[in-house]
Amino acid sequence: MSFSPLLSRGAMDILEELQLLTAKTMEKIEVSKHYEIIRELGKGTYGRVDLAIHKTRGTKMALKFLRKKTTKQKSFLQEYCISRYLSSCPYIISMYDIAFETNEYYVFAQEYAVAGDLFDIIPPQVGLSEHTTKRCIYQVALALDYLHNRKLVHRDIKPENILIFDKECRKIKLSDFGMTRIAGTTEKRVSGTIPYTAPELCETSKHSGFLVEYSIDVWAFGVLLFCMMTGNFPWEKALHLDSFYYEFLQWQRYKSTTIPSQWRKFTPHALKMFSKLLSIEPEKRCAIKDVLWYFAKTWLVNKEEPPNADIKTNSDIFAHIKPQGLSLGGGSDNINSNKTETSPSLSFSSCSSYEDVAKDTNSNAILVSTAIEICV
Ligand SMILES: Nc1ncnc2c1ncn2[C@@H]1O[C@H](COP(=O)(O)OP(=O)(O)OP(=O)(O)O)[C@@H](O)[C@H]1O
Repeated sequence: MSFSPLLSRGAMDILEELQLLTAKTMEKIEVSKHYEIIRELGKGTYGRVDLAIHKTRGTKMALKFLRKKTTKQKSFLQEYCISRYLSSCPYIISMYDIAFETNEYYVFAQEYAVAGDLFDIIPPQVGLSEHTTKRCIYQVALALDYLHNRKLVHRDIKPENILIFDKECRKIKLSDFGMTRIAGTTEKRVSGTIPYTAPELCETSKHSGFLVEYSIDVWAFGVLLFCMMTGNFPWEKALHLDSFYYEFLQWQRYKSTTIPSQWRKFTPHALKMFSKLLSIEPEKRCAIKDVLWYFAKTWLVNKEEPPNADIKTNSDIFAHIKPQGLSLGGGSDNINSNKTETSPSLSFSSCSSYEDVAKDTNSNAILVSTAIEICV
């Protein structure tokens, strides 16, 4: 199990040591003897996450179960150890020193995010207010900068992997380091294409190799920002055959002077920021920390925000439409016919400034989620 020399020697040693130690000390246990399972928190491609209470300590925690049938022990150890290595960052999910196996699963324990994930609170086709978006995305930027400074690339930035502790996003944490790899290494492309996938990866055929670069996260961060502020994906896939992407491409390459309709709600400052994050050429994309400069600027042309009462808060209404992978709400056939010129704007009225995110770490917010369907 060796890490690339690109990772600093100290960090490499820590990660290798952690993996070896975990592999040696990992016990086989019966979950029901030690934990009371309260409910399922979420499902992913390779397993599920449950809310559990440790029977003797009484601690509430999120247990991530990875199916042995589809997850190699090496991958499990890598995800667990990278998560632990990063978890001292306040914007990254904290970890318990707990990893074990059952007959069917590899399991590790992490801090429980009481309000779920970001996907559930983005109102579909509306988006979050500029204030809430800034407060949230600021913390995501700091988490990614922390990762990138340690020569790691997350590779799976999307709202489902941003865990929230209150619906106003005063406290959020980045999670799911299952795809995280060291910058500069070569990986085989195995995952499918989702709206957050950078164009250079969309063009890479499955199972062929590609270089793991920070610019992959920067692109996904730009798409995430668009989704948060509009409640829509900018495109289904960053490929020429996708008309929304093609329109964006023509505009960015100065072949068309018309701003595509879904980008018209943004100010020139915000558009400048987007063109740096979503630069078609990966080498021209900015570093994550470069977006911090734009936080003092206004991002939305029309900042008028209707009252809180308009927000749908009954997660049951839309709970069934949350995608497991990621797909567009209307299905790919009618994407192009569903183009909206303008979207109504909703926001939370009680948001404080994003600058005070770090102060508010003790939120006991009640879980009220607004499940959404993001579609173009
Ligand atoms: N610590 C946590 N607290 C609360 N909810 C969580 C926690 N961890 C995960 N979840 C929920 O479970 C979902 C799936 O978790 P996670 O992304 O870690 O699984 P995954 O198998 O890696 O998913 P994917 O295949 O999409 O990458 C999350 O989107 C979130 O809704």
